[in-house]
Amino acid sequence: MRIAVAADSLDGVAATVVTELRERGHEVIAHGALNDSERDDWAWASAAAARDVAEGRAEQAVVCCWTGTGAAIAANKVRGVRAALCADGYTADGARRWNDANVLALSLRVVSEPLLKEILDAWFAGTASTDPADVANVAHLEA
Ligand SMILES: O=C(CO)[C@H](O)[C@H](O)COP(=O)(O)O
Repeated sequence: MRIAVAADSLDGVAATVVTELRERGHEVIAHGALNDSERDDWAWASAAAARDVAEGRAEQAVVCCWTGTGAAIAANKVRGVRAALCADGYTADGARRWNDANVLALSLRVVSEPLLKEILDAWFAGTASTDPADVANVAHLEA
């Protein structure tokens, strides 16, 4: 899968997210602090990754900032993006299963390497629900 990855710094697991995704066979499009030729503020970097998803250059994205909150908010400003801030595997599984989330937001402060692996395992194992109540999710709010 092609996955856009954004971070506003190289703190914590920022670089490990890229390594881990590549080791899992994904192609990474790097943004923000992970790309020397780009701005590294969280709103800009996260929105760039989210636009990759919305415009079809990537299937999913992982967006990171110190708390993960700003990255999630910025990504969710992009139409068609459903970004979920996940701090454990259970939340990541639910985000895919019940929310059909297409952007994973992470806190560089909270997420350790073992936790990152747990979150990614759950994120990629999770398939979106086919229950109509779940499928409808937030689409009607975008009108
Ligand atoms: O968590 C964040 C936003 O939600 C940022 O990473 C945090 O605010 C630091 O940003 P800056 O380096 O621009 O002050």
